[in-house]
Amino acid sequence: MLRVGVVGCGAIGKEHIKRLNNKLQGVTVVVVSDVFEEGAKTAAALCDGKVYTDANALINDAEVDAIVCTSPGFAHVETVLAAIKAGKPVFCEKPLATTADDCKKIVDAEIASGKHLVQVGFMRRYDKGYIQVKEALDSGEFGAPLMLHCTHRNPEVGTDYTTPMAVHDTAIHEIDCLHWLVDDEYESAQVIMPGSTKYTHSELKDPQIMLLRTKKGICIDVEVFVNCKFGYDINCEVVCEEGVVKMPAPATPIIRKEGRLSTGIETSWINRFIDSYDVELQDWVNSVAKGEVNGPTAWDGYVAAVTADALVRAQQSGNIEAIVTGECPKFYK
Ligand SMILES: NC(=O)c1ccc[n+]([C@@H]2O[C@H](COP(=O)([O-])OP(=O)(O)OC[C@H]3O[C@@H](n4cnc5c(N)ncnc54)[C@H](O)[C@@H]3O)[C@@H](O)[C@H]2O)c1
Ligand SMILES: O[C@H]1[C@H](O)[C@@H](O)[C@H](O)[C@@H](O)[C@H]1O
Repeated sequence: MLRVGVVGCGAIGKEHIKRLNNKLQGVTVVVVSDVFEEGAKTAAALCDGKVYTDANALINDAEVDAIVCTSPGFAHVETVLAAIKAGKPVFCEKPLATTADDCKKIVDAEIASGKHLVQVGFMRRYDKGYIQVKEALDSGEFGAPLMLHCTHRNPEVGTDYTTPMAVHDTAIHEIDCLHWLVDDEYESAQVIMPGSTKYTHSELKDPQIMLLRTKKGICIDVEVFVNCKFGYDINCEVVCEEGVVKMPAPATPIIRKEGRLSTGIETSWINRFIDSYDVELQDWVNSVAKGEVNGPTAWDGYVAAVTADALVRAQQSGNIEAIVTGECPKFYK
């Protein structure tokens, strides 16, 4: 039985504690920590776990075999580096860190440790819809992918959410999964800002159109609209030489009522990707037992952060910005 300590007991921390303890096999949460003690206590009640306010105490607790890091992005680097230092596997929610420099520190520390310890929570690689699109593209039946049209819409975000967060908190999911989907690397980034919705504030331009070009010349557009009001709406359509492959949305009943034909749209990430989180974390638990990392690595987290940095520069400059990640180290191949 893998004994896990969870650092950060907010929205997704509590969701992961419940799935690790009640749904998944071969794992139990024994300790939780949060800088906010009351939050940690509430989460501990979900798993009958021990409580810390100091993440380092949790990481170095002899009863903890592995760590799940679900604190805010800015706090990830410290926890992940401490877990590597303790020689313990760590599943870190996205983003791995909020800057490429911090991600590089993690990559360097993991390589120096000689052990594969870090997995990043890019759960879309485990999503049934994205996997179906990938299988279709990999079959070769549709020819080469030429363009991707994507949307990432949230119903609303908090008032502390700012323009760069549209990249490193939200579009980071597309940044990771789209180049994986088409098996290519990014070359450049650009951001176009339409007029903003009345539902935003002075520190957040919303919506934004993010453009990515890959080394093979595939052009990707991602509409990020985090106060769209109507739902949690994730779409991805790949235009190929010989057809178009569109990701299916999870099915909901089709209703005929009062002269209207309608179907539901998810309103929260919790439900939209609920199965992906289950599959992702079960795969992590299984691979940790074998001393492996099966899912997205620290290098994937670093590549995403370099791309995110280029998009943030593009938000500010209005120009096309280069994306340069360098060669993937042998350790991750
Ligand atoms: N994969 C996904 O779809 C997905 C969905 C939601 C959130 N996330 C990611 O999960 C992380 C947490 O997001 P959330 O929505 O649960 O945030 P949240 O604000 O609800 O929770 C964060 C918690 O961490 C605590 N905290 C802050 N600093 C800490 C520190 N240094 N050590 C320990 N705890 C600390 C806060 O008190 C809070 O309880 C973020 O990185 C976010 O991007 C991923
Ligand atoms: O924009 C949100 C994304 O749609 C979710 O999937 C989470 O990653 C959340 O943290 C982001 O704020």
